Amino acid sequence: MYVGRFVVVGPDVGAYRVSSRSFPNRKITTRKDALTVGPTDDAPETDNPYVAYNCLRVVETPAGEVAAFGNGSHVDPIAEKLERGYPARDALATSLLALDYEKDDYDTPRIAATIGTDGEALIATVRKDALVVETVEEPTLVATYETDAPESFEFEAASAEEAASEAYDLEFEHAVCAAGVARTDDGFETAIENGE
Ligand SMILES: NC(=O)c1ncn([C@@H]2O[C@H](COP(=O)(O)O)[C@@H](O)[C@H]2O)c1NC=O
Repeated sequence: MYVGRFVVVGPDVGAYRVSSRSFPNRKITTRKDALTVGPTDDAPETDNPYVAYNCLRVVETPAGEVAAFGNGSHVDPIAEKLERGYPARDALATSLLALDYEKDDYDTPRIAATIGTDGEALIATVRKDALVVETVEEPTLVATYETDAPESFEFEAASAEEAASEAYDLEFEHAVCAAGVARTDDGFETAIENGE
């Protein structure tokens, strides 16, 4: 099954995977305080505005560190609002509503998740027909296609590295790359899986 991009979160570990039929020549790199999805050296040029972006940021907020991740440019305003003290629910809802679903051929939804130092985790999506922001108590997945509402999902990873590789290895078609994040006693750790 092809579900496109997806996030899994809950509640101490999370992952974001890029699956792509149209733009497979991409990888995740670490840039400053963010993990960034971008083209590989051999990728054809594109003017599609939705295929290169910061997919994961860990930010310092008045309530401690929070990790925010998702499938597009909304990750930046979510992170910036968290830094300024917005509750995660409000940072997700306002950023997703402001940018809305992607104006491409598929009306691709924007998806995102946050993990807080206090153990609070949220998952969110904005589609053409809905804005959904939920707190999660167990691993939960939302994808751009097919599973486009948050669903409980079996996800065993206990570290960032395990989360990136488990997400990358899931059976959903056209895996390209994945990022993992986990809350530890020393703050958040992140990991990248770019495949072969
Ligand atoms: N975030 C991404 O990595 C990403 N990759 C592709 N898209 C959008 O989704 C459309 C479909 O892509 P695909 O056929 O690879 O699933 C693309 O034309 C593009 O507008 C993306 N936008 C949202 O998921």
